[in-house]
Amino acid sequence: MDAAAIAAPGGAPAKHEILNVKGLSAGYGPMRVIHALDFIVYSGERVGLVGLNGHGKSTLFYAIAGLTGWQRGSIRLNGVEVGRTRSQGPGRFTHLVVRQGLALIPQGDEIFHGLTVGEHLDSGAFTPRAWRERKQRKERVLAIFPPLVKLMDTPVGRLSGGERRMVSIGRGLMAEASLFLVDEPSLGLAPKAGKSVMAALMSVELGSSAMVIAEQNVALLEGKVDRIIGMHVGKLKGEASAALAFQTRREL
Ligand SMILES: Nc1ncnc2c1ncn2[C@@H]1O[C@H](COP(=O)(O)OP(=O)(O)OP(=O)(O)O)[C@@H](O)[C@H]1O
Repeated sequence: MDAAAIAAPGGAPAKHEILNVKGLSAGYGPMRVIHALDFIVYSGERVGLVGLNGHGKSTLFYAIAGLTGWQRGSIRLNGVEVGRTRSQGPGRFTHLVVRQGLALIPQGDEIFHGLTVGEHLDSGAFTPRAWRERKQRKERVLAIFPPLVKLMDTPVGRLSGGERRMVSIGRGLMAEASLFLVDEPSLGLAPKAGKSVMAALMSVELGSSAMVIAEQNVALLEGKVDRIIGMHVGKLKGEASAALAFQTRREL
């Protein structure tokens, strides 16, 4: 692995770049959504990505996963180039990005109503190693989402919205990944369920992996993640705060 490492003080393990995005532009058809964007995420970090509806948070995640209509610029995942210029083929290289360590937990709940909670979690352990370790991985997911313990044999169609969200996030966490991109985990949930899903994400032990959480509501992230980046009209605006969210609203 040739990912750049940063010496940590006091003998703590050095943190290294999990993701290094340089000059990334991406969009759909003639539309450019992401504009020459740079973004670095280090191992062990939980990063919040805030911005209003339609400013390109999901598109950034899709571009990293190779799922946008076109893209150009560099995306290095664990030191390996997974980006470059691509057009007319969303998804054609996504399996390579996933093999390199990406887990994308998309907006909404991509679930099959007839499958049980346990079957969904198993489906997230799709690499041979994750499959071998699926029992321990499931235990870790159930420690993060305890309400799922007694629902393992229940078809997800019978679950509440909050429980379904736990299943879709839990399935993503079953993957053998070093970068977890979580897109608006609280979207569509009642405030209490949204907060508890967010608290669960904060309790995930990242080890040397990293997590980026896209969210419209900066209050759900402030003081809980390692840093917050603002996204505005397809560009990142540096460290963000409630003040930035307010300013972004006024600019619209
Ligand atoms: N598959 C697509 N095809 C064409 N345009 C798209 C597609 N997905 C998103 N867009 C457009 O790209 C722009 C950015 O949308 P995106 O979903 O990335 O924003 P977001 O910040 O994640 O907001 P949201 O909360 O709605 O997900 C919007 O103008 C949107 O309409």
